[in-house]
Amino acid sequence: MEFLACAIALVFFIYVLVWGIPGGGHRRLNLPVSPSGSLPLIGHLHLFGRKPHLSLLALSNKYGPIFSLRLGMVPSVVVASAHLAKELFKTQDVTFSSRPYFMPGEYSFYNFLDMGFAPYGDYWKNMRKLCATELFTIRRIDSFLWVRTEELREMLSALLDSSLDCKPVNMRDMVTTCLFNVVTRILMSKRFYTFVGDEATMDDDAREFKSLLLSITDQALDFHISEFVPPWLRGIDWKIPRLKKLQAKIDSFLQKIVDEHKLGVDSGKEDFMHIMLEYLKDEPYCEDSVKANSMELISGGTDTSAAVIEWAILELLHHPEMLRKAQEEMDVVVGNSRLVGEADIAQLQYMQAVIKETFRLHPPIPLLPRMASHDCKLGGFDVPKGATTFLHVYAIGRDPAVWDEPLKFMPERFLGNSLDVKGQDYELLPFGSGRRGCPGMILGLRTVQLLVSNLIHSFDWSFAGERGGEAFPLEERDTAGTVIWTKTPLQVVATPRLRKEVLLG
Ligand code: HEM
Repeated sequence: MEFLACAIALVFFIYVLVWGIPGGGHRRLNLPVSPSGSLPLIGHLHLFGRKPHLSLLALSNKYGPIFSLRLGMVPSVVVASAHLAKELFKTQDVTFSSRPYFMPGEYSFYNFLDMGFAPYGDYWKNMRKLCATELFTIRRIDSFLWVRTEELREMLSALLDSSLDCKPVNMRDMVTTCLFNVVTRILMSKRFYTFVGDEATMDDDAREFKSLLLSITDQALDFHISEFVPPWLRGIDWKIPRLKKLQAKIDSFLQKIVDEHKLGVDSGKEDFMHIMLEYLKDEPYCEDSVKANSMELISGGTDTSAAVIEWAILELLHHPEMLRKAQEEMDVVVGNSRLVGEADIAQLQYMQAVIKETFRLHPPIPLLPRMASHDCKLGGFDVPKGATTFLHVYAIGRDPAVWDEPLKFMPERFLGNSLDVKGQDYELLPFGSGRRGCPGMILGLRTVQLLVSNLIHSFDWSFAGERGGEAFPLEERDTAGTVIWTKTPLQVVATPRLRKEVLLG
């Protein structure tokens, strides 16, 4: 505590010495309006609360679609309109193609070798080329259809087991297990979870890996003072040693898997790790890059998809007439003698509308952080070099100027028009857009569509517990600005709609 007080006092002293009195900078710039209440040293950080996207939504309702904040010592701009999103991601895409400093990027992700927080430059461009030409091509994604189908069947079989004695199922655990297996099999030909009956189990090695990944995520979500001070002051962050220790543990785990791949264990399997090792083999950063991006692909490919699937099922349970409509569509298009396949999705217009509507109201990542690489203008205002820009995807999805009855779950709004989530329609950006948009979008979307449609085609659902729907309100869990989960994991009871032989294949 004493150390913390000294550190803060020291930072403040240096800040005043170098930057002058807080709030006194950038006087000549035409910055967007700034909310009152900026405090010395921490600026507007205290306004963030436990759900930063909601605090910033409230501020944008008050101050308009663009406003500036000071986060610690970092100037920041929040953008919350489709019109400005287009300017940010299309007209000025290159200017805003870097990310703000993210401390775990330095200490957990091999000094910014992960794609997500790598600065815009040659390294990042090389990695995105690898994604576009090797990892996320349609051919490659198609080639892993068998993995998605196998894992789907495993999950449906576990759900069938639970349904036999009406046992409640934790939907979040079930879906996360399935997605984790899909991603780790595609990435490194490893299957960490096995279902025994309706329970997911894992061996000790797998348990250690999962708990290390969770610790990394927890650390990433934590507050890091180094993200709110000038670069030369970052060393004061007292969390650095803890992150370094954690990183050493996860490194030895990942290195083992990399070594196995290099020795040709599992050879013949064209998983992402093999492809990355081959593509980067002449680069000095090859193995570190493979390890950093493996961690990122696992977390990027699991939680985002799991969160949106859970929200979709929760919304449908709150709107049973919509659940029935989606099931009827599947009965007509697919029938009841087989599962829904990826090839059916194009014909399932209502189901697609349900998923788009879920992405609109519950985008898994509500705030997209970018950084201005030079002084520029946005919406006619000045944005200084180095300023963090947050695109408020969540606020845009609920903007009454764009959407009729924005808070109502209405999949019908997507029927009969071409509005989509793929980054071309700036009012709906769950995957971001532009150079820095999500490279895993097609894989993520296909997996979400496959899982949601099969969950509702294969089973009828009801809330577990005597209080029915009351027990699971449409509320969000506290978040540090990353993935938005439902407040409590959804507990449901499944009743099969399809015959056992169809579900088990
Ligand atoms: C429903 C599923 C998913 C959602 C909603 C989602 C959403 C996003 C968003 C919003 C971004 C930031 C985009 C921006 O700044 O414009 C992003 C970046 C990223 N996503 Fe996804 N994602 C999903 C699935 C996946 C999957 C399956 C993978 C890979 C296995 C993946 C890998 C990544 C990576 C590596 C980045 C960083 C890209 C960069 O900064 O260059 N995502 N994702």
